[in-house]
Amino acid sequence: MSSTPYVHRTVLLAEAVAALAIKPDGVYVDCTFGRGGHSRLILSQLGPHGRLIAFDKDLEAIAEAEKLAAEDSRFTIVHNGFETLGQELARLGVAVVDGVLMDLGVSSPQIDDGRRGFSFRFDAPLDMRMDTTRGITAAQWLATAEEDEIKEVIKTYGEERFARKIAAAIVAQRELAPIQTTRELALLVGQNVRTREPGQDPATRTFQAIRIFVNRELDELKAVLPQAARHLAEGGRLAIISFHSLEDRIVKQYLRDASSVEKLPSWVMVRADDMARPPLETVGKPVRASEEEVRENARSRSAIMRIAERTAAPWREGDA
Ligand SMILES: C[S@@+](CC[C@H](N)C(=O)[O-])C[C@H]1O[C@@H](n2cnc3c(N)ncnc32)[C@H](O)[C@@H]1O
Repeated sequence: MSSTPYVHRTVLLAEAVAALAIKPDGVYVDCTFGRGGHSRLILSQLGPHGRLIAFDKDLEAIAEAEKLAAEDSRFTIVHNGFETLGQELARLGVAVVDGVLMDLGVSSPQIDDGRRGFSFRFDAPLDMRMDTTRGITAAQWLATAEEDEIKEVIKTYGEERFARKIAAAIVAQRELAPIQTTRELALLVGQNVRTREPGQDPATRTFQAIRIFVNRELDELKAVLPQAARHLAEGGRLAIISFHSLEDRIVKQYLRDASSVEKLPSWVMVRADDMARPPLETVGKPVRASEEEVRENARSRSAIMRIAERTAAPWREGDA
């Protein structure tokens, strides 16, 4: 049961937990608890001495997780951004873990609860923070940011062709009155996006961009990846589910860098064991949702999961 009426349908549930290759006595981290779909399946595969540590920034996710923690002593919830992974593991006295899962982005309850201000489908205060206890809201940012910064955010994180026009309209509008609601922003964007993509609201890209910016989603992803790799035990698994190309590009590039040997000019003769060994090895091909899952849960259509395993190479400062 959830603390709100909104439900999250877990994406790639069996696939992600299988990717972690759970050892009954292992220690695992779920960086994105949400409503606990992945966490519950991990706990069901752990024995009495296993342990699961989960993170979330969202107070409703935390309330749900606290109920689970009260019932199951193997489970610990941390109300913090996952970019604090290393620091939180140190606080909990955990040096190495056997697997780390990330199911990125927003949960369905965050989008479906109109009051959170994530969606142009509802009229609500323009908030968009996953963590409503800190940071600035989308409305506060739009009220003060330079036009150029607004344009860059919408262009980069929304891949929106009309970013310049939208940013200019936002700045012109706020001279008259601050933009305070999702509806006000959606209307303004709609008036400034000329070509419409079939089946997509003209505000989709701008809302995605502002959400990514307000929650520092890509910066936090870049910050957590090396911490996760560093804390994995030999043979430990990393499984990351992304929902858009900007996230997946960061994950793909990180895994490529962390799993390739140092490049030496081809004429240099070296013994294999002289070569610097990479800390990670990718496992299999990227995993996508089955047709059946996509039919039942449209959100899974864009999901892509990448998996990696920690090698026996000792972690060296400067490793990816
Ligand atoms: C897609 S949902 C996860 C759903 C979960 N796997 C489930 O099955 O219920 C993503 C969750 O991660 C949280 N989240 C996103 N970025 C985060 C970050 N940097 N640190 C902590 N939590 C984050 C969001 O608040 C949201 O609850």
